[in-house]
Amino acid sequence: MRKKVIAGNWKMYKTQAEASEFLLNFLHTLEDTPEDREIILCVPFTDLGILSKSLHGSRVQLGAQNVHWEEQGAYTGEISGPMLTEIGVRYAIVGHSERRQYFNETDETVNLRLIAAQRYGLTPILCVGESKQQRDAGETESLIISQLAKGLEDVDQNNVIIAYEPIWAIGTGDTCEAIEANRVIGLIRSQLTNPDVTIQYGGSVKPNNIDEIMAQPEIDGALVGGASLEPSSFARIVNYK
Ligand SMILES: O=C[C@H](O)COP(=O)(O)O
Repeated sequence: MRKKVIAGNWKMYKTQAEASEFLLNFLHTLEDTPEDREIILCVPFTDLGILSKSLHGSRVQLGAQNVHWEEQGAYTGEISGPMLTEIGVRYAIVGHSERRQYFNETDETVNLRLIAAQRYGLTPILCVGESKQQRDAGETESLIISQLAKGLEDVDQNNVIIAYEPIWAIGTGDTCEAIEANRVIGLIRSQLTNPDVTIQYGGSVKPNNIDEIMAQPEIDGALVGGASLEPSSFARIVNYK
């Protein structure tokens, strides 16, 4: 059975004080959350230490927003797998469109990061998705197939999550129709050797659309940006019906 996974991606938001305040208002909302779902918070590097302590014993797992492919070295601004696992991090987002767009991340570096994440005991969350221009040009399917083929080369599909994030839906309020997200995620699944990989949808997921998204048969979870920053909205998403 495929795991349901709701992950918050805080991007470059929240100081340690703000992160602690979030938890104060969030953790108690999980008392009645069904056991069938996993909850992850992918937070800025500076928040990982304090959250690792505060989340100990809770059902929320910790994720980073990137991971380098080397164990250590002269890579200013990067972080390695062992540095993350040492403090209790279990997941790492890899290949988010903001990394691809602003930091020159390519399918090749994404692939290296995925392999390294697994090597050092992390479960990577691989992000794929098309821009508006690519969608309008009818390139959605070919782009995603190519991102998957290159990104997943030599990657163990028993330890990976995939997030379909159409770039035009990220942070815009312009959610991809649930039925269309389901279709693309079905296409993603058809490209995998392991049909049980958890595949999330991401892009303007909000309290008012999460139920419809999670009702789709191919969609196993959500990668949530803006709506994960506020305890009550993230709680509503995690407690989807
Ligand atoms: O990683 C999360 C996605 O980029 C979605 O962000 P958003 O929910 O703010 O649209």
